[in-house]
Amino acid sequence: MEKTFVMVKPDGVQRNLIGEITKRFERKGFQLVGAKLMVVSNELAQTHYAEHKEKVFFGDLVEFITSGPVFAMVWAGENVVATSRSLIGKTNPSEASPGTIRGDFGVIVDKNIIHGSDSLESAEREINLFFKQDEIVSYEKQESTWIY
Ligand SMILES: Nc1ncnc2c1ncn2[C@@H]1O[C@H](COP(=O)(O)OP(=O)(O)OP(=O)(O)O)[C@@H](O)[C@H]1O
Repeated sequence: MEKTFVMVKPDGVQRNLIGEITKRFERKGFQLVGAKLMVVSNELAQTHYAEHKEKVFFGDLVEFITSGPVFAMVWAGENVVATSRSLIGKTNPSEASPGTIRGDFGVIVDKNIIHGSDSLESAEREINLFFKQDEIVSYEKQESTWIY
């Protein structure tokens, strides 16, 4: 089953949005297979955001993501990578549609509440960066009995 990495950023945790966000993914029909509250180290932040190393906002981005606890999750389901990005909405909350997480709860781009992997390759890379293999559960034996 396809998996993706989703993270409630420090602003989302501080604003008590963990329940609201997990509810939206559950209601959609995706399965939570890994989750933890954690503080991102400077090293992990630099690795996670390596593609933005040359950007002017890189320093602020690393400082922000390490500034407080994040809620890291792995969600599983059909087409979960692309559909999660739809649930999350555009990067800049001012452009994100109402009904999306960023559209409903965000205002500015540097505090946009949540991260979701943007491709299958990023999802695999990010899951492995944030989670050990034994922190992800498998529901494979039960899958045939699931109701969608
Ligand atoms: N112009 C900007 N100024 C400040 N921060 C920015 C800017 N553009 C992007 N960011 C921050 O960098 C993050 C990564 O940017 P990216 O273009 O990868 O967007 P994204 O894939 O939608 O976001 P994320 O990777 O957090 O899910 C954004 O979520 C945002 O927090």
